Amino acid sequence: MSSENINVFCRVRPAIDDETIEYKARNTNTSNFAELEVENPLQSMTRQSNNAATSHKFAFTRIFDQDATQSEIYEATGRPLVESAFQGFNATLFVYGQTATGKTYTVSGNDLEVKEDSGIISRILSDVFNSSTNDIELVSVTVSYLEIYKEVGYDLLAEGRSKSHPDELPRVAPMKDARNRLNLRNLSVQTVNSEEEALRWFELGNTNRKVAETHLNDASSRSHCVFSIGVKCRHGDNKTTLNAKVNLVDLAGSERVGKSHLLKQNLLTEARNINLSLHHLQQVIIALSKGTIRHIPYRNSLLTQVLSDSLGGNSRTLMVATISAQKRHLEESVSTCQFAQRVAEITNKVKANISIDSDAMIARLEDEIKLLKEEIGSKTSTDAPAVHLEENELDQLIQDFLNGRTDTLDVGLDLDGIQYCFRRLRELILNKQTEIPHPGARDPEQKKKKSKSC
Ligand SMILES: Nc1ncnc2c1ncn2[C@@H]1O[C@H](COP(=O)(O)OP(=O)(O)OP(=O)(O)O)[C@@H](O)[C@H]1O
Repeated sequence: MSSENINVFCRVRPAIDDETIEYKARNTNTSNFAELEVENPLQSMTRQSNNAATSHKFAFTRIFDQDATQSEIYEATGRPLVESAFQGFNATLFVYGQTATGKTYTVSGNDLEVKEDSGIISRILSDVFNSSTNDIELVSVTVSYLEIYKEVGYDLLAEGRSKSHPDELPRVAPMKDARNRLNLRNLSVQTVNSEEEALRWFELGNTNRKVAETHLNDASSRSHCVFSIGVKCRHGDNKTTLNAKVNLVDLAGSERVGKSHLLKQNLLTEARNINLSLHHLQQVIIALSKGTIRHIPYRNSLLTQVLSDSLGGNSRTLMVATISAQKRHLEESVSTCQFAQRVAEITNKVKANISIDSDAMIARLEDEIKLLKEEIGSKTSTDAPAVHLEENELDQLIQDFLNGRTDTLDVGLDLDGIQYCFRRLRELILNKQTEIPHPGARDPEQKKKKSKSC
């Protein structure tokens, strides 16, 4: 398991329609990270006093300016996630920013027909189906598409057909299983066999999202959407299977209710609900970024429950903050960047999801036991000095062997070490286990025997 910070990127939307670029988000490169310097044009406009900030500086992993292409964004953000998924790491990419700053454009693209315009999701699907190598075989791919609107989850891929009203979409409810893992009841998970099939599901989900938009006062732009891709692949030796889930999250616009154009009462309630989820998201991020708070309030909203593994859990996560270059939006752009700085402080603990085919593993363990027996029989006093390892180190060695990181346990161990490995392997075979149950802690019976013999 390793600790990794969340990488934060920033994308500045180009001018659209009759807009002009009113301020520059300058990319001041340093050796380790990019620094976005947003000059403050409000100062001259409002004749603020001398102590008003003239610029705001924010550090990002990388900044994409107005001219960045969809392909450039993908290479820096989406492609590494596919590579991670093929190594068994869960991955999440989420976009955060004010309405109309290009969140949906970045994640979903404009038009699947126009290749240059396609977003991260369709490019990931294409890569997943075209990345198998001689060493790695793709076993299965699944997709699901969740929409969260006013704290209620909806299945956008329900029954494989488009809906004419959002009420026809099944509601998705969060449940915890016996091992305290989140299950989303009613969220359909579709197995897909080709890129084309996966794209058809993605399009169906987008159509259902648009239906909701039409019926719920443009709700989709104020809902959160999570498209998930499950990737299962096998390494060439057939003994290890890697499972990963990639979440692509398009969050609702982050502008504050007071500043939004949502005037009608129901739209205000809607905005409050959306902001409530984003508020809970912020609370989670603040708690995680402090690093000292024990209780992380994931349970306060469906959105934070769904993102719990992505924030502070077992997932390689990155965020794209989207901003506009319009003077009237500067305040929102600054607030988006400030949010991103908090996110960058979060550390996730990632580990590959490796499962081992138990029959193949038992055969491998039996081979290894034979080898160890031979090793014990052939030990002579003239051998080279043997390697002595403590029990916890031996357990680590065995676990590496189980995970395929080490080919053999025959690393020149001393007799105690060989006998310990020998016993551990027998226990694993007996219990049909592919993980060391209590690293460094042998079962009490064995401990007793050892102390007697001493
Ligand atoms: N980099 C870009 N190049 C060209 N057009 C863009 C770009 N980014 C956004 N647009 C266009 O700007 C408009 C708003 O973008 P989009 O819908 O992606 O914003 P959004 O942040 O998802 O908004 P909302 O929060 O309302 O969902 C769309 O017409 C989109 O096609």
